[in-house]
Amino acid sequence: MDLGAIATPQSLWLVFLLFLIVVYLVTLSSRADKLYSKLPSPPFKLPLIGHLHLVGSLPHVALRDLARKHGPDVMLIRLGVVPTLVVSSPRAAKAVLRTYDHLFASRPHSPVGDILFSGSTNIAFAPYGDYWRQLRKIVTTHLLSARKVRANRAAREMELRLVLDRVKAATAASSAVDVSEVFSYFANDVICQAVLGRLPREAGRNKMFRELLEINSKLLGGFILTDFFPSLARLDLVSRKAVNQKKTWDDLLDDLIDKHASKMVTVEDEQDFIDVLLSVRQEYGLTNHNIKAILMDMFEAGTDTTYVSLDYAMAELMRNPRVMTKLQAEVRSCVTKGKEMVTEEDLASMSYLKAVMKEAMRLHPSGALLIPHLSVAECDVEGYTIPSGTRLMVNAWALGRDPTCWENAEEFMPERFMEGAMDAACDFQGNDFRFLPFGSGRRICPGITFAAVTFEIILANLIYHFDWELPEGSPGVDMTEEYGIDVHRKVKLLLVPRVAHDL
Ligand code: HEM
Repeated sequence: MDLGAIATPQSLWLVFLLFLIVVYLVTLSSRADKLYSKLPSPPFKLPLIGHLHLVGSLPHVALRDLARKHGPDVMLIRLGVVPTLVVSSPRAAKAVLRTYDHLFASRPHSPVGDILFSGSTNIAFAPYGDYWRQLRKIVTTHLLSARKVRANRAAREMELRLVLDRVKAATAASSAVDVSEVFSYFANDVICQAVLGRLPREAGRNKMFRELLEINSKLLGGFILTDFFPSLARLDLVSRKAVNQKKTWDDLLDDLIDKHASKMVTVEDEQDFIDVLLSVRQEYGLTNHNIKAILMDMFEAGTDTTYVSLDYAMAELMRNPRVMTKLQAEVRSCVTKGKEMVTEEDLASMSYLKAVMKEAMRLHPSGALLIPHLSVAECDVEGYTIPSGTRLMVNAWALGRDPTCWENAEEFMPERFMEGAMDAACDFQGNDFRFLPFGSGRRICPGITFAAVTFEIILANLIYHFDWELPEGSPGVDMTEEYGIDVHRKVKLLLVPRVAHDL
């Protein structure tokens, strides 16, 4: 081969340019490493796995304990090859989610998320930028707006009647009800109604979505190895399972989109999410892949989070009979005697119910570490320079239980959120950095209104119609936690309902 022919001035320039890029990248990474080395960090970092071995089966608890010792505000841990900033104090949370929200609003790359959500084209995993902004706009203005949530009311009431019938049947037989399952099915069925309105139960779809979500949770839940060792993604069994799972989602959603497209509903308040997305697809330039990714997000982000919050609330009510009695008294006094069920108008006057919801989410935020964020530029947090490209975890669970921020932090005391109390002004909107069950800033959950009404309406009705007891011989409510796609109670909540007679 004639090398002289290859070594043209252009190719020499190209080699020189490549050399400069390599030098630039090496300098950049060594600068980042220098900055990381200045951050407080736990000892016992191992080659390759970093601090992964310290994270254990309940990462939110382990990270809180590590932070107390090694970095109460900010701490750097290495998860495999990924440097991760852990934020555990309200001040540091404010810095990353408000002061530098624009710099921390991206998401780290998730190989499994890429497969399931067509290259992370869903809202929750999309990197910060124009595409994500468009999706957020679609979701907040067309799918999850207060008006759209109100328009879904009849569907929620229909699902609620089915739940009440099921529980009433159990009272007749004096048998225990799996309340965890009741909440889980209700959360799923309410989303099904919102997404596919006129077709939810046809062909057992509710059940199919439930099963698909269960598999999704296994694929996306916990600390996923390929997130921390991206080079394993090609060899990884989970990724291969994700490919099959994606095909099942695609078949189901493609069929639903086709069915909707062949018979479009144009009356705004009657449109389900698929109708809405089809009606705005041209305006926003959405492909079928984009539509499917958004729909999957609604299921993924809206189902288990709601169910887990309800399950914890009911578990806490059973452990705290004083609170249960007080809540029951409020709910029963706000509803006209003899009414078939608590309706959404009744909820407005139930301030203790709202306080119970907040208190349940303070102690048990289902997204204990939020969804990981990613920084897109260098910035200073708590006196440390954080390099661009740093993964961020905010320990919302630790913030909610910080004894320096909350009176009797470990106690279930909804009164703290009632008018006149110290924390009465606390809301879900991410303005109080001790209390972030829905996150804060640009990436705050867009489903708060949807979640709150779903939570309140079923809890109010279950408390209104029934008195609840633990099954005979039960040792009490087991609060053992499990970490997955969210933090949930490990053991199903079995309770015996009795019809309340004084209504
Ligand atoms: C009690 C129920 C819920 C809780 C506790 C909850 C909590 C959260 C949290 C902690 C985040 C991440 C915030 C961050 O990254 O900083 C999030 C994001 C999100 N949630 Fe929720 N959520 C709930 C219900 C819902 C519902 C019902 C929907 C929709 C139907 C929904 C849709 C989303 C979406 C799309 C995102 C991603 C936002 C983005 O990345 O821009 N959530 N949620």
